[in-house]
Amino acid sequence: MTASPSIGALLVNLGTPDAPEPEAVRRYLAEFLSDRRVVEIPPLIWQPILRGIILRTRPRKSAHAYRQVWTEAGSPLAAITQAQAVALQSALGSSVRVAHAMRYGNPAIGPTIDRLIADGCERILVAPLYPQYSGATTATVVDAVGNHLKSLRRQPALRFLPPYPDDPAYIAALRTSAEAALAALDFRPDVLLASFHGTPERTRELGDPYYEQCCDTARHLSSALGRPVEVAFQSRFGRAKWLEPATDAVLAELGAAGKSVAVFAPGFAADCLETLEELAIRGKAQFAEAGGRDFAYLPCLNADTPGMKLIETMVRRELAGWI
Ligand SMILES: C=CC1=C(C)c2cc3[nH]c(cc4nc(cc5[nH]c(cc1n2)c(C)c5CCC(=O)O)C(CCC(=O)O)=C4C)c(C)c3C=C
Ligand SMILES: [Fe+2]
Ligand SMILES: [Fe+2]
Repeated sequence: MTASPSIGALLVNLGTPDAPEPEAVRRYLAEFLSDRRVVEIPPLIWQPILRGIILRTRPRKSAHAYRQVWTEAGSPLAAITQAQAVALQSALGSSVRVAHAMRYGNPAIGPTIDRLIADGCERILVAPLYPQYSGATTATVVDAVGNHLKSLRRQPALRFLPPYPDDPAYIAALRTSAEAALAALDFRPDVLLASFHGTPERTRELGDPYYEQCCDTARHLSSALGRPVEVAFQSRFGRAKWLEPATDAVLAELGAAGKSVAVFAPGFAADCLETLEELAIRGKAQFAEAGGRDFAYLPCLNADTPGMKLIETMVRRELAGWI
């Protein structure tokens, strides 16, 4: 019998509904949009808007969008994150127990940490799979882990994977993946468009480094690819001003100008609703409606070879001294 490993590695992504149905989407959005790091409006003002308007209208619309990308293995984000954990486990072997969790929805962070501890893990590396730091993503993972550890009498030792916007291993993975996808196209795109998830402009003004880190990633990738990479921000939510330029507006402009485009989403470790529906389906339609012809969506790193090499490299680096 082999002893259980005392080291755990926990991959974390944002989360997704359990089913592409309004009720499941409602549960997921209620948890996600009640996080004060995600919506920074005082709860006394925000909760009535969330409960009275958003959770009555958005779940049906979002469920429709989720249905267009749902797979036999479930939500793409859930299926890909699980595949990343399985691939990492086989790369690291039995010295590390690998698990995955979602910040919102299932599998939740707390019970997954409990399971790692029950399996003998006394040291856990938590890896939020967000290349660029934002309070709305990276920090909420740390909050959730900390909140769960508050309930434990005997806590494991913890490490966190830092954000990796300009990590040479990340840039190399993006380059390899983009070059392979571009080589398979039957046209040479005039424009490479890196679309990052947006955040309210105010979070940048308050000191969130997300915007600068997105631009930094694009700059490094541009020099690795030897050609310009344009930056845009997608998924605007609510009425406040968000980071600009907006991806949908840029795609419409490019379509109207007769440019061909390859759009990709380097800020997402896994394809999800925001990439597969918002970019590959809706973005393509917006581009075509504006008069554009040649459009390609290039997939995220996912559990493919360059993406897994990146995750393994970063996880091994952070585990140094533990394994
Ligand atoms: C205030 C609203 C939102 C902020 C701020 C925000 C930041 C943010 N989100 C991601 C990554 C993902 N977001 C996803 C879905 C999603 N995001 C919001 C809102 C905000 N995101 C909503 C309402 C939704 C749900 C879908 C919808 O109803 O439109 C996802 C995909 C989830 C999936 O199930 O596939 C990801 C991933 C980042 C990286 C980020 C800030 C940097
Ligand atoms: Fe989001
Ligand atoms: Fe979206």
